Amino acid sequence: HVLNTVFVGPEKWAENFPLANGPRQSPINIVPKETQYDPSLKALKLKYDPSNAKGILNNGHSFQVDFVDDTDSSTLTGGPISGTYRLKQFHFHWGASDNRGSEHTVNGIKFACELHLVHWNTKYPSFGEAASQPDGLAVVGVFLKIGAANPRIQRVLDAFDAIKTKGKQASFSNFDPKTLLPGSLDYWTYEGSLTTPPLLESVTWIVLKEPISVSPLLLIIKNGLLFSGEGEPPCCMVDNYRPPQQLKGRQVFASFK
Ligand SMILES: C[C@]12CCc3c(ccc4cc(OS(N)(=O)=O)ccc34)[C@H]1CC[C@@H]2OS(N)(=O)=O
Ligand SMILES: [Zn+2]
Repeated sequence: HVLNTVFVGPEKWAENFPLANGPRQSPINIVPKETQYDPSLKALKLKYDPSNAKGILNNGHSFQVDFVDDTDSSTLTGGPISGTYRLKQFHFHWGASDNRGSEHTVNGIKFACELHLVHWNTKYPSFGEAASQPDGLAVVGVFLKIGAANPRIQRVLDAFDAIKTKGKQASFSNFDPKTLLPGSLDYWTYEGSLTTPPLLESVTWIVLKEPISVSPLLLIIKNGLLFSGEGEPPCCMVDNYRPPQQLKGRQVFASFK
């Protein structure tokens, strides 16, 4: 039920998910001039093992690439977090046209797409358990702007026709998400939440300042995915982003001057 009601409209989520109006909701609009440079923030350390990639799934509100997470072979350490967080999955959010699609915005600017790499804190026994703890998850957000083609993303896009409808999954192996990262790992960080139901307030957000590029081809391909299930009236999977939420007094920190 949760996933079916997900993109009926973010404004309606509060009816079923009271957290929607909570004190640390995501995404937010990032105003660089109002962020605070924190010299104590460490560099991000992302260590991924491509052999941990196991499958790609249309979950009805996006597509996600899932990773084997039973060892510390694909981890996030350093940055604003302490301890070791394991990569569980990555997914994207996008619009119906190039001028929208990202969840976080910078000075009110929307990017065409936003990649989320979801990690969970290994001080908890499992992903699901971590997801209900205030320091349970760390999501690295990467903006995508329309520009040169990105051959590394092509592999992900090529898998789309096998997962056109909600619930469909396909095997997806030997993929290194590090190839999707920009040259600079400068980031903004703040305490937030999942951006889809159940909107749990358990995410340390780490949003990279530098976007990566993706070709307009994504526009055509991504319109190939459907929110709807097989045999249902086809509904194009686009605009699967939540708009920015109120800061409610939170401070956004910058790892760079
Ligand atoms: C799978 C779960 C429900 C949905 C969910 C989860 C974790 C991270 C998520 C990231 C999302 O995207 S975003 N943009 O990064 O916030 C969207 C949904 C997420 C867990 C939380 C409880 C369920 O876990 S469970 N079944 O109990 O093991
Ligand atoms: Zn996301």
